[in-house]
Amino acid sequence: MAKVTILGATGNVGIFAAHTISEIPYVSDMLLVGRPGREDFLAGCCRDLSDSFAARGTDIRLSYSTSILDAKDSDVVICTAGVPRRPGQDRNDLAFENAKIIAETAETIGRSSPDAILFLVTNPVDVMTAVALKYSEFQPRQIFGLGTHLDSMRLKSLIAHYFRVHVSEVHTRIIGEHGDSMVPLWSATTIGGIRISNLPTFSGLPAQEMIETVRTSGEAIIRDKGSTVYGPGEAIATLVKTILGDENRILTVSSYIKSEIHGIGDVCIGVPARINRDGVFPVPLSLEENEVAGFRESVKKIRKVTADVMERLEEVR
Ligand SMILES: NC(=O)C1=CN([C@@H]2O[C@H](COP(=O)(O)OP(=O)(O)OC[C@H]3O[C@@H](n4cnc5c(N)ncnc54)[C@H](O)[C@@H]3O)[C@@H](O)[C@H]2O)C=CC1
Ligand SMILES: O=C([O-])CC(=O)C(=O)O
Repeated sequence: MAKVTILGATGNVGIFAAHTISEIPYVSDMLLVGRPGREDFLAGCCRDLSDSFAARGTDIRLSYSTSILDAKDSDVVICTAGVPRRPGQDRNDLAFENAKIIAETAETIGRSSPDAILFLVTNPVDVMTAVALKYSEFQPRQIFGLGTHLDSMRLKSLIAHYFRVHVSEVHTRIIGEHGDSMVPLWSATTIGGIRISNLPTFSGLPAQEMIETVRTSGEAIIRDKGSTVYGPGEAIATLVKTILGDENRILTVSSYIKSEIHGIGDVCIGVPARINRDGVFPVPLSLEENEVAGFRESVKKIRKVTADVMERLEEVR
């Protein structure tokens, strides 16, 4: 059985993730961490969630704290702490402000919970994954970000709708930045196990339109309802279940790559990775030429934002 801690639990994504994670059978303890001053809100969240556990028949020890140190002995620590973007902002606009939060958080988790797996949700998530890796001093396998998993799910849903098939029949991946430079892997997209390009209807597929919809999905939801919650919350639970269940699923998350993809590496970015109780292991793979070119561009962009943020962090710390 496992202890899961959620940092930023008073936020929209954090508290919904608490609910989705509570459905995972391996979770025995859940800790909600918020900032000092938010004790009443956290206590209220615990009472409300406990009622939902009672109604569902879930048996989890639930507690809250305003100290990250209480995350000790966690198997998985999920970080949703940080500012979200407002309409009109790019995720990268949040980079420095959130990097300061993540650097401090990762340092504390690195010291107090050395065996945990640290799962970043805070945006820009690829950059935050790199910051967390540096400041926690964890091994790369212990750190990952939500990356392009949610983008891949968004594309999967659009493809299933287009071909009028059940969503479980579609396998697809988007790699690269969780942001504008994301790269769809049509070469790795199958429907019912058949490569999508081998289907006669493929030629009519509005591929560009679909990718544009995925690219702008977060922005559109934020414009309409203030924040994205249900997609990320469910995606977070899938990943936590994959770890705790030692499932060895291959999901597309932000992870440190050495040179696994066409020799490209030394960056944290969305790639397919095998995920189990020991952590996250990027899968070496070869791509089509246009996909490699897109991935290189995405890596270049993330490297630049990451380097700028790291430099600014050095100046203030
Ligand atoms: N990677 C992904 O696919 C997704 C990432 N996100 C990101 O997750 C983060 C949280 O989003 P929401 O829950 O919608 O935001 P929110 O504003 O509802 O919650 C933010 C949480 O962070 C905490 N926080 C803010 N500043 C802090 C600080 N200085 N120190 C410690 N904690 C602090 C708040 O107390 C709150 O608990 C954002 O960065 C957002 O962009 C959100 C959805 C999907
Ligand atoms: O768009 C945002 O800022 C939140 C997010 O990352 C997403 O839902 O993809």
